Amino acid sequence: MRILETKNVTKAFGGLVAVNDVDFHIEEGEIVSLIGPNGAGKTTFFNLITGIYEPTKGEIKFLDQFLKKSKPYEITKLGIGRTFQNIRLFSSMTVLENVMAGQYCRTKADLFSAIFKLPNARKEEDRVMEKSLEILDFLDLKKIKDEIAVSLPYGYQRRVEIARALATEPKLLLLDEPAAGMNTGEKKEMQGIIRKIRDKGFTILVIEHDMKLVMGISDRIVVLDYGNKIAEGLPQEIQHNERVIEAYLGKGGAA
Ligand SMILES: Nc1ncnc2c1ncn2[C@@H]1O[C@H](COP(=O)(O)OP(=O)(O)OP(=O)(O)O)[C@@H](O)[C@H]1O
Repeated sequence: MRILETKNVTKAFGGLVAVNDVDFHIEEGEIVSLIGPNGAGKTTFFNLITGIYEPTKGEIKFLDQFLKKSKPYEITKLGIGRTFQNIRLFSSMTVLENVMAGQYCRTKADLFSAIFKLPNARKEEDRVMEKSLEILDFLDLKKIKDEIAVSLPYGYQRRVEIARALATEPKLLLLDEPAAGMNTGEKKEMQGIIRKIRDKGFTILVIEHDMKLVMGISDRIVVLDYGNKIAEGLPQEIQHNERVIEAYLGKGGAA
């Protein structure tokens, strides 16, 4: 089943076209990586999918719904969860509270019931806690559930952010540079985590610069350069694609 599809999606910032006429799709259960040199338009593409930006042109279809003028919180509720390139955890909250915050978009109790802790709200609070603990256990974070999230080492913070995104119960999970700033061992661990999440039935779109990680996890790779989609294919096809190699080498990077 096709989870997400974009047609001719374009985003211009004044005269700069950050994303240009991009056709893209992801099927249920896939891990797709979105790669490209710095400034290629990858994060802008995520921001279009998650309603942070509205496309200048083109359309985005999530399941059977066109995302037109949808707000980020509405898109989270529809089933797209994400992490950010620069980690954005709630600074005064524990690991558990951060993850519980992700679950609240799935709760039904009204503010009155929540404030006065009426039985329906209390029941829901218990359910939120239980579900959050389950996610922490799944990502091996339960033992640090009471730590203040932002005081943790970087690798753990990234994992907590993923846990919070999973708590929104996404049908599509977007990970923006999940291994940025990590050492080789942590990157390997992250590779295992991403695979484990997919094996649980999630569909994942990843932006990542680390080619070893990209090659190790992706079913398919889509490449952007100056906002244009320049290639799409299996990891081994992309690795040998001349346009891709040129895009990276031309900018001093390495494919
Ligand atoms: N809000 C904005 N206003 C103006 N220009 C922007 C804005 N956001 C992004 N851009 C520009 O759009 C282009 C694409 O940026 P984007 O951050 O999407 O690239 P990227 O592929 O994610 O890069 P990186 O790998 O370095 O994170 C860049 O030239 C960037 O400077």
